[in-house]
Amino acid sequence: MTDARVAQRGKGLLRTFNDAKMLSAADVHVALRLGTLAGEHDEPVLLATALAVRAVRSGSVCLELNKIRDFPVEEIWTGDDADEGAEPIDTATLPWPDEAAVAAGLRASPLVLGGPNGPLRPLRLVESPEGELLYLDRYFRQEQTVRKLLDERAQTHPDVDEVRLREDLDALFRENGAPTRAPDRQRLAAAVAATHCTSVLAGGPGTGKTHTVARVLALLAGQSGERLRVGLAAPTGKAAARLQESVAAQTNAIDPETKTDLAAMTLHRMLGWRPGGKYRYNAGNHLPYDVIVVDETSMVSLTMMCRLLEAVRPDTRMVLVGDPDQLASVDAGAVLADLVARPATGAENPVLARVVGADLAAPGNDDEPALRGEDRDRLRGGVVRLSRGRRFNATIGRLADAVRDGLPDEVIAILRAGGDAVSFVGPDDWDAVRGDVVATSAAVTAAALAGNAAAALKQSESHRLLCAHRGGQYGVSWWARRSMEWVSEASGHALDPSRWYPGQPLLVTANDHDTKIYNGDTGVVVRRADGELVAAFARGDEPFLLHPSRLAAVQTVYAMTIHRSQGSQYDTVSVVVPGEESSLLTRELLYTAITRAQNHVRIIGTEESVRAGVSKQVLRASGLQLAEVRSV
Ligand SMILES: Nc1ncnc2c1ncn2[C@@H]1O[C@H](COP(=O)(O)OP(=O)(O)OP(=O)(O)O)[C@@H](O)[C@H]1O
Repeated sequence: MTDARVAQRGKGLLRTFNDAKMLSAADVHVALRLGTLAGEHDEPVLLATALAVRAVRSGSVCLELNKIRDFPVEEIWTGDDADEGAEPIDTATLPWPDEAAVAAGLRASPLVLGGPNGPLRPLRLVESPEGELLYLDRYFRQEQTVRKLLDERAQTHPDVDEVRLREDLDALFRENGAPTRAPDRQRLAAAVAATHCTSVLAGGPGTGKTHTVARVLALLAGQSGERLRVGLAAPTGKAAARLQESVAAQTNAIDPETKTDLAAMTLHRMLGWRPGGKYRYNAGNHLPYDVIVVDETSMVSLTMMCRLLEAVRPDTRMVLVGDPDQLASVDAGAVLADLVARPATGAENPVLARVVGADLAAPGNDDEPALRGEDRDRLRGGVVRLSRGRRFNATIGRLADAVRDGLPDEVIAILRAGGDAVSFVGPDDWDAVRGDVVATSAAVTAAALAGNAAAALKQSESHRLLCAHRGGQYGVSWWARRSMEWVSEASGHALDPSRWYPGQPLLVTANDHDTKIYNGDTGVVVRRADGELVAAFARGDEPFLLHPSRLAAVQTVYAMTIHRSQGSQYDTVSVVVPGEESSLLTRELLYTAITRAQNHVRIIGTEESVRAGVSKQVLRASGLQLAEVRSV
């Protein structure tokens, strides 16, 4: 039988890279088709074209020609990735062409320059201080649009009533009956959001981003005098539902009279997605909001950010919220990380010195360090990074910081020191994780049998087993099976996930806007007093209950991928660290996994793997973080 993933027409280099699964059949077909249309037959150029297509699939916006061999790829396996015997493929052994020859070929190629066969010019070769970048034309144009619109929005600052702003900041940021001690980065962030058309509120989990957003809305409502139309959006339905709940609760707590209309939805919904990929709101028909807050912006792709910026009125405030150190969007782009890394070009808004001068100048204290030069630089670009963790344990915070900053020795020292918040066990040392899996399942099941949905949901958040991979021996499938065996052995009942049972942990895998249950939502099957089984999901104060058969796409979840866990936190988290050869094992992956834990994080793996992960950063190529790029 023909393997559908092998390109039948490819020869030479393209075929070799396709056989090694570095390129998919689709990557090869696109490159060959473009080559035929443009009259380009040079193998290294066609390989670079296919790799540029592949780069987008792997999350990069472009291909960095001087790093063509260190191409960041997602997992590629020797077999089906669900096979336990599958191994990641080593791409270093492939016959990579000389980088200079590729660049020279591209500079003369009709694919880049346009050719006699018509106006087709599908590739852009771009010069940057970091070397040459190869773009698919569409992504180059999107990146240029994002850059242009952000720069235009940064040209002017909105008018503000400074006296009112100062008073409101004093009233909203208080501790023990007085304004909080400077420096308070939350106050600073709120002031930046109130005084800039676009602002970025960056910070890890529990650093008070939502707390600050609610206060930003109160400040803007105070400035406006009229009822404020606020659009709350997130890339996923789950994140949007959570944002609405937490912002509404916080806004209400600050001032139930605050004049704001809150509407939370996915970005797709906000933009009015229509079948066929058209959007109701666009450059010619702007969104009606006075303020737009985007949460979990780290998961927003370049394409979506481009659509959003085109659809936003120039005078609408935009507050982009998220954690730039987490795993980025599945689609191409890492816009939030780029905006935080990007050198600011404008001048600091002088209003800031007048309203939050104390925060800018104050020396550091035990809770918050003083502002450094790089913080001041970011301020000029409307970016504030919150650093004071309010939710999780300080040791977990130190561990996450050491991972984020790429300090393997410090990470290992914290892990080896152990303590209440951190444990580090070998890949075959399963006693502790088994204990947590069994205890969590027993507690969830007891609450589910008693019909207590709220308790069952709370218990289900007491421990979560996270893996990098879906397949292979470090993957979700393997650990889920093992967990079910442990639970069955401990309870004396064989679990049968093909039927609903009380205490069954659920993971929703598709959005359902009618029931308001979204992809990534987790729930539990609970037995009601009348004996009927219902699926329970956490929604505000009261769990949301529905018959499990109404769930269109759902799985039993005893282990989940780290990607899936984004946006959620658990009391204890066990992280299965894959072998050091895994291409998924990166700093961002470990940081995301560790920051899911509030009280205890257990790392299951070897020292070599942890060191390898901390040392490897996801390099998503993009020109947005650079001050300037120039098309050849
Ligand atoms: N300045 C503050 N004073 C007192 N409590 C605070 C302050 N800032 C945040 N908190 C509390 O800390 C917790 C975490 O805050 P918040 O939910 O705003 O963080 P977050 O950064 O939005 O987290 P996540 O990324 O997980 O959504 C909340 O219980 C919040 O009420």
